[in-house]
Parts: sequence; C-alpha cells; structure tokens
Amino acid sequence: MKIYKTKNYEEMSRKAAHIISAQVTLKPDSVLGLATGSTPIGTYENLVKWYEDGDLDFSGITTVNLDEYKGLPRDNDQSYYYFMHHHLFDHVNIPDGRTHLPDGTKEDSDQECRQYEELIQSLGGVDLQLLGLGHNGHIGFNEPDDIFPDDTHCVNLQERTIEANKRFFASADEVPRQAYTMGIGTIMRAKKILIVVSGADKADTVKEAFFGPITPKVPASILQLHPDVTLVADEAALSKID
Ligand SMILES: N[C@@H]1[C@@H](O)[C@H](O)[C@@H](COP(=O)(O)O)O[C@@H]1O
Repeated sequence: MKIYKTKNYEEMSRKAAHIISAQVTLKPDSVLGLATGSTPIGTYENLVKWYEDGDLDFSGITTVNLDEYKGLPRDNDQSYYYFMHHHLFDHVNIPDGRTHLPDGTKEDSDQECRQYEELIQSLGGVDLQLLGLGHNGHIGFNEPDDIFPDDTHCVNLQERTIEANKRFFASADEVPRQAYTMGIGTIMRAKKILIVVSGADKADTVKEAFFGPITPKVPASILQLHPDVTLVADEAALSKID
C-alpha cells in the first residue's frame, strides 16, 4: 500500500484528484469507480475545476458508483444519484448513459444487484476505484460482518452508520435502513484502489483498517491484500500511526 500523508483536507483532495486525473489522461476510456460521502467532495471539486480549465477530458470515461440507498427516489437530494450529479456529473463531459449507480428505486434487490454486478463485468471491470472510509471501517456500505460479502448485494445499515448519516436528513427516522452496495469482492477486483480519509475522528479506524489484522469486522482491512492501493490521508487521520 502506498501512503500519502497530507497536511489537511485540501491537500488530500488535490492529491487524490491528481491520481484520478492521471488515470483519465493515461487511459481516456477508463472505468472509474466512484464514491459518495463528505470526504471525496473536495476531490470532485478539483476535477471539475481542472475540466473547466480545459486540462481534463472525460469524454471517454465510464463510471460506476459504489452504492445507493434503497427506496430513495433519484430526485431526493440525499440519494447518491443526486449527490453524484450535483458534485460531478452535471459539471464534466462524461457522456449521458455512461454514469452508473445501483438503482435504489428497484424493489427486487436480488435482480437489481445481479444486474449491477453484470454491468460492471460487461464494462471490463473497474480501472480505478475511489473509496471513503466509514467510522466502523466500512467501504461502500459493506458493514462489519462475519464474512466479506463478494458481489453487489442489499445491506441492512447499522445503527452507527444511520447515526453518522442522519446529519444529512431531517431526522434519523428518515435515513433509509437498507442500501445496495458493491461487495468486497467487487471492490477488490478493481485494478487500482484509491482511498481518501480525513480527520482525527477516523484516526482509530485508519489504524485498525490498515495496520491491524485483516478481519470482516473491519471491512476495509481487506484492502491490505490488494496489490495496488493508494491511501491519501491527512495528518489528523494518520495521527495514531507511529
Ligand atoms: N456509503 C458511504 C461510504 O461510501 C462513505 O465512505 C462513508 C464515509 O463518509 P464520510 O466521507 O462522509 O465520512 O459514508 C457512507 O456511508
């Protein structure tokens, strides 16, 4: 695992955007795996700026997102569909129809998850997967568990995740209880992985995930086995690492 320690969130965001930018420039037909959450917002801001400056071209790019809440309509401003359009897709030239997310409005979980997994395979897999890190070590919405789930599947969100995400909703009651997420296998099949982490509140999680034992109780810990992972984290997030 390559680790870049940055001074702060802004530097983390620039560094991560540089890595994605290099991927887009060197392989203009890349499949990018994208993530939501507050951490990658600054990364997307840089990509949008560099696109507007004429330094990046996304016309050959296809994207697949990690996850989506089940049951939220796409025009709900808390859906990941909305988030991705708001922060990235509406501002860059990825062609229509080439930005994919699990469809949270589909009732039949098995069918939607199978189709999403098949879609990723039909695209030839993910070239570069961007990830954030949940406080409980989750990646995508793969919550701590007794096993590492393989393919895209439907999950019941844990209380801690609902608590962490309620700040975006009017109340905790409104946070959806389920989500569709790429599995750990789906994520691990990506050719490259870029994980961004910021803030002292994630310092213990970073230590457990990347410097502790590999266990499904800390889903991100499996990334230690991936051959091409880059962690870009700020000093605060790395403060528990000697
Ligand atoms: N499903 C997302 C994850 O993909 C994200 O990594 C995590 C951390 O979010 P944040 O970056 O806001 O801490 O939150 C959500 O639960």
